[in-house]
Amino acid sequence: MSEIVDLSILNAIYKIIEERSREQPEGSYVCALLNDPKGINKILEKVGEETTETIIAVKDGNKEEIIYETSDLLFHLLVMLFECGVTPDDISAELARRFK
Ligand SMILES: N=c1c2ncn([C@@H]3O[C@H](COP(=O)(O)OP(=O)(O)OP(=O)(O)O)[C@@H](O)[C@H]3O)c2ncn1[C@@H]1O[C@H](COP(=O)(O)O)[C@@H](O)[C@H]1O
Repeated sequence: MSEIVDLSILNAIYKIIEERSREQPEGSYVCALLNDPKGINKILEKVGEETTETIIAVKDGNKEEIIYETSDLLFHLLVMLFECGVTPDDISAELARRFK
């Protein structure tokens, strides 16, 4: 089933998120999110913002904007999942379980 649900780029970004969390390099946007004093609420705010921006792009019928905003949303969802200890493989397994 893994050849059908290809999440390889999401896995690669998730691994970078893990690495940033471990190594804490200066200027990292991921670290800025993970270290924000608002904690998980900062990440959830971003997920909410990017969801809204994606919805607006879809309502506007702008394909380029849909791709751009959905990418922002998926990235912030990955940071959220990392904070929750959920991996892309967990999501992949659930999607594969539902696959008919
Ligand atoms: N895929 C992404 C990615 N997508 C979007 N973004 C950032 O997400 C933010 C989008 O939010 P906004 O448009 O609201 O921009 P903003 O005003 O800067 O954000 P706020 O100040 O409001 O929080 C921008 O700063 C983008 O740069 C990303 N930042 C990082 N990545 C990946 O994460 C990796 C690690 O990034 P660093 O931690 O920065 O090294 C990178 O190599 C990329 O692969």
